[in-house]
Parts: sequence; C-alpha cells; structure tokens
Amino acid sequence: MTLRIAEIFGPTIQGEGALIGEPTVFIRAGGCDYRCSWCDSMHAVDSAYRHAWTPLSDNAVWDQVRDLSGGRPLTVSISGGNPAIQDFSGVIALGKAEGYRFACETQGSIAKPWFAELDTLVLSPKPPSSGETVDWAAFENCLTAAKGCRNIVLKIVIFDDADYAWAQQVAKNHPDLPLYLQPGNPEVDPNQPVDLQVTTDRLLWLIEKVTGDGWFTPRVLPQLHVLVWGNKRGV
Ligand SMILES: C[S@@+](CC[C@H](N)C(=O)[O-])C[C@H]1O[C@@H](n2cnc3c(N)ncnc32)[C@H](O)[C@@H]1O
Ligand SMILES: Nc1nc2[nH]cc(C(=O)O)c2c(=O)[nH]1
Ligand code: SF4
Ligand SMILES: [Mg+2]
Repeated sequence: MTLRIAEIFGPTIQGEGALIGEPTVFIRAGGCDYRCSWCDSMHAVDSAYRHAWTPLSDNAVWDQVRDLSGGRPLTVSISGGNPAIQDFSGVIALGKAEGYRFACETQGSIAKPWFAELDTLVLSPKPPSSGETVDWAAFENCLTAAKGCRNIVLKIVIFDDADYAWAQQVAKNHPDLPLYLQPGNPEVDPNQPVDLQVTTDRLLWLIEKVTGDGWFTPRVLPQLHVLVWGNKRGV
C-alpha cells in the first residue's frame, strides 16, 4: 500500500484527549474530506500543500516510526487530515508485530475495517462553528467498524455556546462513549505566537460552563502541546 503522508514526527506527547501526556509518535496523513474553518492542520488538508505530501509504502512509514522511537514500543498516533481516507492496516500490522500500540484521530465521516485493529479510536465530530455538517449515519458506521477496539472515545472542540449545546446533545445520544471537551484555538498560524492568556481564558470559560451546569460526565482538557509549543509544527 502506498500512503500519502504529510509528516511523521516525535517522540512527543499526545497533547489532547484520552491519552493526553502519553509519549507518542505521530503519523499525519495528507488529505481530508472536511474543511473546518478553524483547522489547525491545514498543511495536511488543503491541496495547495499536496506537493509536500510524500507517497510512502507501509514499510517506509514503519521504518520512520521505528527510527524515531528508537525501536522502543509506544503508542503511535495516526492523525491527519482524515486518515480514514487511506488504508493504514498494513502499517498497524507491522507495528503490532513489534509490540507497538495504535491510536487514531478522525472526524467519523468515513468508516474503515482497520478501526477494529486500533487500541484507541478518537472520534471527533465537528460542531457548528467548524462550518461542517456531521453525517450521523457515517458516524454510526465508524462505531460499527470499530467493534473490537476496546477504547472508543469522543473528543469535541468547543468554540462558543452553540458548540457547547451541540456537544451536550451528542453526549445524550452517545452516553456510553467517554467524552473529552477541548476549547477551540482561534490562533492557528504556525508563524505567530499563541497568546497563553487567551488560551487559558477559553479553557476557564469551558470549565465554568461545565461545572456551572452540573454537567459532570465530560473531561475538560487543554491542548497541552499548544500550551507548551504554541502552533509549532512537528511536536
Ligand atoms: C487536526 S484534526 C485531524 C484528525 C481528524 N481530521 C479530526 O478532525 O478529528 C485532530 C484534532 O484536532 C482538533 N482541532 C483542529 N483544529 C483545532 C483548533 N483550532 N482548536 C482546537 N482543536 C482543533 C480536531 O477537532 C481534532 O480533534
Ligand atoms: N502533541 C500533539 N498532540 C496532538 N494531538 C492531536 C494532534 C493532531 O494534530 O492530530 C496533535 C499534535 O499535532 N501534536
Ligand atoms: S476534519 Fe480534522 S483535519 Fe479535516 S479540516 Fe477538520 S480539523 Fe482539519
Ligand atoms: Mg493538532
């Protein structure tokens, strides 16, 4: 299988959601079926960056991950773009044979059989502020495809009150999925510093919404990598 890869980097720490803080190597797939207005990874989405996406075989991808991790098994995070456009089953098989674990981040718009091979599937359906509309039938197909994956979680980005209300409805419809909320980052230019006060104010706003409403099921987390590195790429 030949994969279109925007970047492979690490080891770093997983900055978001269920595996926050866990050492990981990222594989960022090139290409996405969405165009979220606030996407922080447009270099893996917009076809203007296509020239920088490298066609790599499963083995070539795996060799890079092994080199970056020094051959010591860790959790590999497959993100993008939408990695579900492509077939990562070969890479996952190569890694599992060497004792590595796999997590994948996807918006839940395309289901793939290889979801069942993952240790963690992060489904991140997009709220109204993204400008995208969720196809809930496709989302359900992702859940079905992932049967066998022990850790399926929801991660929702919240920019405003409408996103927050939407997340509450999603939580109601999926009470069995652990839910992680993260404030949206409005500053996504990799060449501009992030204002940490703005970042923590948005986190505080979200924490106060959740606690004020007595909504005690989600976990509220910052993007740890943004606090540490801002919008720097490759971390
Ligand atoms: C870049 S996306 C790639 C994977 C997949 N396309 C998805 O959206 O889940 C990885 C995660 O970053 C989140 N994200 C993207 N832009 C963001 C922003 N400006 N602020 C906060 N989270 C953001 C997405 O919602 C998603 O949970
Ligand atoms: N450290 C770190 N954590 C992340 N969690 C999700 C990321 C992503 O862009 O998919 C990401 C990323 O790019 N870096
Ligand atoms: S689905 Fe993910 S990668 Fe695609 S545009 Fe939205 S945030 Fe960016
Ligand atoms: Mg990111």
